[in-house]
Amino acid sequence: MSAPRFGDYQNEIYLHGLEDRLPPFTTDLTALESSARERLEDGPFWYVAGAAGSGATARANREAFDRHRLVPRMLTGATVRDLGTTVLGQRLPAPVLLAPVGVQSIVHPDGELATARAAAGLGVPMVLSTASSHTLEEVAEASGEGPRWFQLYWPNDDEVCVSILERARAHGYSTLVATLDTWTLAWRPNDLDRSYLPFIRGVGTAIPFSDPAFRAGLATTPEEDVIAAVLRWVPMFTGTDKTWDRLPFLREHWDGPIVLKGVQHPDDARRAADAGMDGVVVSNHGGRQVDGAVASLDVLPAVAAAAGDRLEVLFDSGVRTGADVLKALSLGARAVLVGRSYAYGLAHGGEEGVRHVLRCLLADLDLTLGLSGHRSPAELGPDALHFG
Ligand SMILES: Cc1cc2nc3c(=O)[nH]c(=O)nc-3n(C[C@H](O)[C@H](O)[C@H](O)COP(=O)(O)O)c2cc1C
Ligand SMILES: O=C(O)C(=O)c1ccccc1
Repeated sequence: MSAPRFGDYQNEIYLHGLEDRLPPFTTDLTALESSARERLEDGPFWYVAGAAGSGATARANREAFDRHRLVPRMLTGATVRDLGTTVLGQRLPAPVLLAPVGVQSIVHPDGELATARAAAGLGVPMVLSTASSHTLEEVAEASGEGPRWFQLYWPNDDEVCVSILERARAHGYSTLVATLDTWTLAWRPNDLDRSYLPFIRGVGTAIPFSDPAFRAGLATTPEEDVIAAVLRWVPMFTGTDKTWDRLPFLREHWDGPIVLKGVQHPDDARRAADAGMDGVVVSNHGGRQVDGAVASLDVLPAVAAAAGDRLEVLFDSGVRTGADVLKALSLGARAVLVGRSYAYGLAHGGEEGVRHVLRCLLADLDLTLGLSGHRSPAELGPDALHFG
């Protein structure tokens, strides 16, 4: 088994102290948000940090993590660890992926290109959003040999949908993540109070605007008339009206694994399996869609039980620390996605900022896994947690 590679970031940081060097910004993964607050304008900050309605579900996501506690085991030989895992047949260096986060250029001009470079350098998969500020071809180039997945906001124009899927496959995106929970944006007071929606300003539209099938349906090019192009794209993307009987369409037009994101009910997991899907992301979109929805962590065990060995179960919403990753894995997730955390890293310092956040999270995960007495993610189960 390999050495605890990710945990070495701790030593690196301490050794920098000998040269009076400090980490680029905080290593406290729960303090990134307040630190980003000082760097971003109100609009972009609240767009990222904000949630639906009163924020009850965003808070519930965190409270659920706080309610669960690890029970460390001693003398297990966990000084040597391997965080590696297999997700949908792909070997990953750690059970962590970068969640799709749209319009990343609003927090840093390099946007998704910086994220792609940082992720690729660590071998961590990036899930590129349909609402990217850069084209999927540009992001593929920035990601190089790095693993990349593609998140679909399912356009209600089949030709545009197929064209985008074909481009993604042709550019090395291995896995499709179809997001089901955001067929329209929720009531988001943080954004409404500021009339702030980057999308309608023509940011986050690089993928449709560079798409031949989308452009063919426009009277003027997006370069000539950005408003007209946005007005065509927004209803196409927000007007999606899909039901379970449409899933064969995705299956037909994507020959890699397909994961449904936003599943919270065990019956929906069963339906996903029945429809021939390969996995689900248990997620409430970081509390950005249904305010009052149950914490994502609290539905994970039931969804994992319903999935059985028919579906790979991934998880997101509220993951901030290494311990959070351990808890989600112990409750049935194969891997987790992180959203806001790396977006704050991007806001702090582009590629270097994302790399710092990822290295902090992976080091924290590695150290907490070992100190809890486990050598690999595969060893985690309900036993690792305290109940009652
Ligand atoms: C600023 C922002 C933009 C997002 N954009 C997308 C998106 O384009 N597609 C998508 O499926 N999910 C999107 N999400 C949701 C994330 O993929 C993920 O579900 C969520 O951020 C996880 O919660 P966390 O932020 O607490 O880690 C977005 C989240 C944020 C914070
Ligand atoms: O803001 C979001 O949560 C989101 O998913 C999204 C939707 C449209 C464009 C960009 C991001």
